[in-house]
Amino acid sequence: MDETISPLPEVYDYVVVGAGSAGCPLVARLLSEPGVTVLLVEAGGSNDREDIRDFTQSWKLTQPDSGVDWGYKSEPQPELLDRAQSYSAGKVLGGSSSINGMVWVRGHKDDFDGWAAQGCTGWGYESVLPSFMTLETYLAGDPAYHGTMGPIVPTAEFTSKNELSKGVLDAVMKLGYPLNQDYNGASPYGVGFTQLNVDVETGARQDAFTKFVKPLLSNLNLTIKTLARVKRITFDANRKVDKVLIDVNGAEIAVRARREVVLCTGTVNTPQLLMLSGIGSAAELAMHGIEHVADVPGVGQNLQDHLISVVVKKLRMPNAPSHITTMDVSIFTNGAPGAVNGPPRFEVQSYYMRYGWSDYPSEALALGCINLHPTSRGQVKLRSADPREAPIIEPNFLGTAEDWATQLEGYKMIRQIINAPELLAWVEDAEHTPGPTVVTDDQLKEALRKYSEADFHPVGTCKMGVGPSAVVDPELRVRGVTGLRVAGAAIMPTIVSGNTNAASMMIGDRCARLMLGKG
Ligand SMILES: Cc1cc2nc3c(=O)[nH]c(=O)nc-3n(C[C@H](O)[C@H](O)[C@H](O)COP(=O)(O)OP(=O)(O)OC[C@H]3O[C@@H](n4cnc5c(N)ncnc54)[C@H](O)[C@@H]3O)c2cc1C
Repeated sequence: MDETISPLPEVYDYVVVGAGSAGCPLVARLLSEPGVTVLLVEAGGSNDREDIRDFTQSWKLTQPDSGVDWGYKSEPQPELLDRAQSYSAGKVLGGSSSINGMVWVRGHKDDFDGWAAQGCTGWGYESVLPSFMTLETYLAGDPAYHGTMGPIVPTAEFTSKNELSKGVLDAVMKLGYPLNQDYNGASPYGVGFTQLNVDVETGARQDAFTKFVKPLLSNLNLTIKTLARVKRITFDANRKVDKVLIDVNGAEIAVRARREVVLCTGTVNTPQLLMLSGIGSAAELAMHGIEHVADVPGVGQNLQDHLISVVVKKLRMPNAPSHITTMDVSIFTNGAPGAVNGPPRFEVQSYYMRYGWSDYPSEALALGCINLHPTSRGQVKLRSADPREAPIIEPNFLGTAEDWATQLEGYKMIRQIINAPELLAWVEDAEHTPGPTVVTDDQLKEALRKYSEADFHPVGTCKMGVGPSAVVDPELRVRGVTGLRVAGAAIMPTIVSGNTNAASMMIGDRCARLMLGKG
């Protein structure tokens, strides 16, 4: 891997920008084609660090001085007491998969069928399932849904082995939620131990770089350039990609792709890079003095994200030191335990909190509820034409009455669960957060404003589709230009029913299949 400013060969078959969740499986599949040359460009550096490998240290990686996080903040959120939200994203080989919580969730079949119904032909569940299956090896599940040869080997081994998580699971089942031993199988509904993409033998994180690209480092057709930030793509008179301009320590390097360039640069950076390259709303680009190459007004629009709201109770006694996970138990539900129509509306995660943070106590149990399908839409806009300046991030959390109602419904549901007599062997009688004096809907809404946070699942700013608001077509080609595609969370037209890493990896794999004509 080249971390210097030594000259690079100028031309490759493919230039892939961003070595994250989507970029890495994409590169691995492109290289399976004999003779194909690939340059992978990454703004961050090596992910060979103890705090990245050891999954119990993942909380450190989003700290301001971690050196592996873009460290973005949203604009103050009016519905959340003007609190700006952390918009962490990995700036390191492996991208956000190197700093994330490693919860392995695909989503619901209907999420993808919904994409297809919106005109994204080739993205229904039947079409994306082969990519999900190639990503992973999961022998404990139904082979109709799981692969047996893929590099990601998810496991519930760590989450199922401690008394607290077993206690929470039992209590939730007694409340009527059915046991689901594999929420990534036929249906996500019910309660189960959380699957983590963590190596069962070593406890090592299974990030996208380590699992998909590292095994290919001896392949002479692969060149990796780290600590190299793409600042702009240029186009020729026919609006075909010409050069990829890369900033390496202040020096500019230009490279070219004989075939295509793919941006796998995440939900915040991809629209920024497109706009800096002249692709976006012509009016917005003009405001920043950027000449437009293609007027694609959808760039940066359609931002969707999950908001998580927590309730907390102190544990009756300190928990066993052997308890090393936080996100132990996951519930996918429509609210009522038995209702299982369509994609689930809520995901509930249980957290064991050994140490307190913010206003929360140590040795506590927290339940967090996510409205899986928010209707609010936000945006990412340019702050300036300087690539080094962070873009403006406006998630617009709780921007619709419907989202308020759903978040409130979910909050009441997790409050019922944490206060259920079935859990009283584990937790104290009195609720810590939001607390027993919070009773009315108005009080609960105040608590939601205070105790809700962005859950690091931004998607949708380079929406795939067929209408005028789409940024890429169903083959992930950027509208209005040729030779350029986008892959990753940014292309999701609507957010999936779960955490977004597995679906981002699937998009990377599927993009490469489409590029190679093997879709
Ligand atoms: C703190 C945190 C916790 C999370 N927890 C979970 C979880 O437990 N489970 C889950 O499923 N999902 C989780 N997610 C979400 C999930 O990790 C992301 O949705 C997913 O990784 C997005 O993949 P991506 O390929 O779109 O982008 P990324 O993986 O972020 O990759 C983008 C890459 O592009 C690089 N890049 C950006 N701009 C440039 C440029 N101009 N030039 C060169 N390189 C560039 C970045 O440095 C990065 O490496 C979490 C995310 C975060 C941040």
